[in-house]
Amino acid sequence: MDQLSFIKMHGLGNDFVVLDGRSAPIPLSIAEARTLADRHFGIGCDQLIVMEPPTSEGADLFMRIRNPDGGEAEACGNATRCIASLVMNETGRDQVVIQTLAGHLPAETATTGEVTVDMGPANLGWQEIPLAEERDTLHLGIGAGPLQDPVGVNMGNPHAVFFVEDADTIDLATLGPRLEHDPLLPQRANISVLSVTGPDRLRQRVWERGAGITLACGSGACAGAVAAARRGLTGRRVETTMDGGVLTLEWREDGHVLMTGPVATSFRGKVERASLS
Ligand SMILES: N[C@H](CCC[C@H](N)C(=O)O)C(=O)O
Repeated sequence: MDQLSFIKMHGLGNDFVVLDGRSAPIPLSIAEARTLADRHFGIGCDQLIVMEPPTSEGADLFMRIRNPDGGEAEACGNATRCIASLVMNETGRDQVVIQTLAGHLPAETATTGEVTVDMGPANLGWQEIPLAEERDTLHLGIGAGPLQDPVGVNMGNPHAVFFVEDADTIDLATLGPRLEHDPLLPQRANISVLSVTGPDRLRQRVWERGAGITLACGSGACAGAVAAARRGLTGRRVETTMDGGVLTLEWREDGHVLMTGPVATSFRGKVERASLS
């Protein structure tokens, strides 16, 4: 019987089922991918990650990212840390390069033992977010209830960042999906609510595109750090507390965003391929 080996990993509770398709491709239908990610009928995860051979020089592997709704994502910060850590453990190197649709993302072991990833440049043009029409990306002008007038940032994937007094009081389960599907956002977006809790300290919760509320969102934390700095609310280096823990972000002068945080492997297993369809 055809079995699929998998590794369950997470970054601050943002969890992943990781498949290794580097030596032999793992063709998965959208339905199979959705079943694997389903927390009732499958293994369950926020994103399904498939490791594939790199498609360009200089990368250790290509990381394919699928949300539980079956949609493919261009970036996943927490998974990039997890996969970088996996490759570092395999190779004994403390620097690797993970390729995603967002580009080549260098990663290295931080002094804290955590992993630092260069998530690439924050893209700030209205067509890069992307938006359905020209807008000032610092003030998108959309909203629902207490969430109004976000900042748009693209980290390879689209983000709309809303600033509020207290992120913990927001009904994100209701407002998140409404805003994810706002007509201004043709590729939808990850929806963040952010509060400034101290000098260069942020509290952030995220309704993820195609996934819902997660315990942490790495690319969302990058987008939040850029949005806060652009609005003059913080400097370019912040600590962001998400439900699952703390990420450190730095929006470098060259436009790239560095994200540092922990990685964990939960368990390894096998699943009967036939049971997925
Ligand atoms: N839901 C996201 C992908 C996963 C992002 C998140 N898990 C992260 O750590 O960046 C999207 O569709 O763009």
